[in-house]
Amino acid sequence: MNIIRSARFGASTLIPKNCWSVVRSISSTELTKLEVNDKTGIAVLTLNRPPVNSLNLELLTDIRNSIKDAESNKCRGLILTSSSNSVFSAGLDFLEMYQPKEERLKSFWTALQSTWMTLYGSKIPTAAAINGHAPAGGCLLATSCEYRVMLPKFTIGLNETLIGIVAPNWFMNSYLNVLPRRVAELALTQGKMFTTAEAQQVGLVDDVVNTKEEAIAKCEEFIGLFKKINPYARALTKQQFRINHLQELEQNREQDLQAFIAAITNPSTQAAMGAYLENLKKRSK
Ligand SMILES: CCCCCCCCCC/C=C/CC(=O)SCCNC(=O)CCNC(=O)[C@H](O)C(C)(C)COP(=O)(O)OP(=O)(O)OC[C@H]1O[C@@H](n2cnc3c(N)ncnc32)[C@H](O)[C@@H]1OP(=O)(O)O
Repeated sequence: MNIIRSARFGASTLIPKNCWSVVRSISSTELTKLEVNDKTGIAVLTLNRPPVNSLNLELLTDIRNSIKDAESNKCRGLILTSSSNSVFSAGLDFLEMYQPKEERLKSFWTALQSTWMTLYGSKIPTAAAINGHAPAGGCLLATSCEYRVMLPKFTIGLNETLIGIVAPNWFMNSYLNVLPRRVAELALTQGKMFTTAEAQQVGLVDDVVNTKEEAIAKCEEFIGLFKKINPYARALTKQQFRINHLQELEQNREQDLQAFIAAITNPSTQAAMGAYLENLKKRSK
C-alpha cells in the first residue's frame, strides 16, 4: 500500500493512498486548506482568512507549515490561491503593525521572514493563481512563486510608499526576480498598483484567464513542464538563481527585524498607518 505520512495529522497518522477521492486533504486549519490531486501529485494551498486574507502571525505560520507539508509529502508542485472571490491577499495585517505590542510584533515579522524564505526557496515548483487583489504582502507571496496567472479586473503591486513605509530589500528582490530593474524602481517608488492587464504587459503576471478553475489549470500546466525534469537538478538550479537573496536575509535576520521594529514603531509611521487605516475603513463603509 502506498502510504503518505502527514506531519500535521501527527507523526503516527498514516493516510492510505487510493482510498480517497482524487483530491485529498493533506492538512487544513481554520485559515488554510492544503489539498493534493492524487493523479497529478500537485497540491493547492487555499488561503482562507476572510474578509481579505490579511497576513497575521497565525496565517503566516499556517502558510509556512503547509509549504513544508507539501514538500514532505513529496508533492510535485504547489499552487497558492484564495477562497475569496475578490482578494488573493490584502498583504500584511495592519492590526499586527498598528499600535503593536513589541513581543507580538517580533514574532509576526520573524514568521514573515520564515514564510518568505520557505516559499521563495522551496525545492518544488510553485505557482500563484491570483484570483483577486494582491497588494503589498499579497504581491510578495505571488512574486515569490515561479509562475503567476491572474484573473481580470484586479490589482497587484508593492504599494508600500503609498502607505508611507519602505519595502525591505527582500520584498524588492522578489520584485526584481520578476520585473526589469527600471520597471521595478518606477513601480516601487510610486507604490504602483498594476491592473491585471498592466501586470501582464510588464511581466508581473505570466498569463490572464477568466476563472479560478482556469487559473488552477494554467498553474498545473506550468508545473507539468517539469514532469520529465530531474527534480534534484531542477531544485538546485532554482536555488542557484535565488540563493543570494535568501542568504542576504538569512545572514541579516536580526538586523532586518530591528530595522522593521524601528520603522514601524516610529511615531510618523504610526501616524501615516493610522490615517491609511482610517481611510480604508471609511471606504469600506
Ligand atoms: C530600509 C528598510 C527598512 C525596513 C523597514 C520595514 C518597513 C515595514 C515594511 C512593512 C511592509 C508592509 C507590507 C504590507 O503588506 S502592508 C499592507 C498593505 N495592504 C494594503 O494596502 C491593502 C489595503 N486593502 C485594500 O486595498 C482593500 O481592502 C482590498 C484588498 C483591495 C480589498 O478591497 P475590498 O473592497 O474587497 O475590501 P475592504 O477594503 O472593504 O476591506 C474589508 C475589511 O478588511 C480590512 N482590511 C483590508 N486590508 C487590510 C489589511 N491589510 N490589514 C488589515 N485589515 C485590512 C478593511 O479595513 C475592512 O475592514 P472593516 O470591514 O472592519 O472596515
